[in-house]
Amino acid sequence: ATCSLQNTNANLHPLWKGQLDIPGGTRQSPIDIRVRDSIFHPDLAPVKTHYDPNTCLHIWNNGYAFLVEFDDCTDKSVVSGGPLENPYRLKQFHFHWGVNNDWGSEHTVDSKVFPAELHLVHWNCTKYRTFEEAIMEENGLAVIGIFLKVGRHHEKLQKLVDILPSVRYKDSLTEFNYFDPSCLLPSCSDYWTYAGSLTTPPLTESVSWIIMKKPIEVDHSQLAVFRSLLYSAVGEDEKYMVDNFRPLQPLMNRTVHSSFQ
Ligand SMILES: COc1ccc(/C(C)=C/C(=O)O)cc1
Ligand SMILES: [Zn+2]
Repeated sequence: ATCSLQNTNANLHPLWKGQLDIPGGTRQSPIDIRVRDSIFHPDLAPVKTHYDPNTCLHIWNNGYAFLVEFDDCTDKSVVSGGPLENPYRLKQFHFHWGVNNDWGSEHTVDSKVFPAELHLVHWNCTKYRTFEEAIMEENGLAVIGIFLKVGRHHEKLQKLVDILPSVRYKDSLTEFNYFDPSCLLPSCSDYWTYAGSLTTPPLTESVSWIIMKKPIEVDHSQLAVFRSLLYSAVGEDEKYMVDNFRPLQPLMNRTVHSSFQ
């Protein structure tokens, strides 16, 4: 019952109107991170990313967000360390954002919401053969979440912002290469980590979440370009791609661990 109470957000994106509660879901995402309830784990190693900019393939609008996808046939772009028992390959990254700067992130920190959130999605290439298989399995995915706040212009993000008009419509795709997403990581390595799920269907409980404590800064005009994208395809009634975040889910029987005191 609490789960459905959490989801009475009338203007939910139709994508998951039907699948708000996963029957028996016990580790759903996103959550509110209550800092004082998180437990410091001194043996949590730093998260190590190694991304090869040549693995960047293209960017496309899947009708929910824009995805920057990577060649995941080798271990050239991986995340390891932190809570992860082995390396996970980078598959794609995407963002969630609001219609204005007052909201947009999926996770919150002591109920503080950010204007946007970046997700770097990786899959466990040691245990599973493909990304599609991994998303259905426990420990299948590792997603690094990074909060965005409005501030200084983000130089490196601009290359991505400049290409967004070419993926304005659902199902549009454009080549996008030589991009290293480590330029989107905050300089501080502190993070929280917890066991959760995808935040869009199939909402499977396969994600080791790594949420960076510090946000990165982007400027207002860069976020405004995100909001110029459309959920709709060419020829359909234009619906602006905004508020593409899932409502908060109950923590239930979970603990959030922190890499810092
Ligand atoms: C193959 O279908 C997929 C559906 C969703 C996703 C992700 C990565 C969802 C999310 O970011 O919450 C991946 C594959
Ligand atoms: Zn996401």
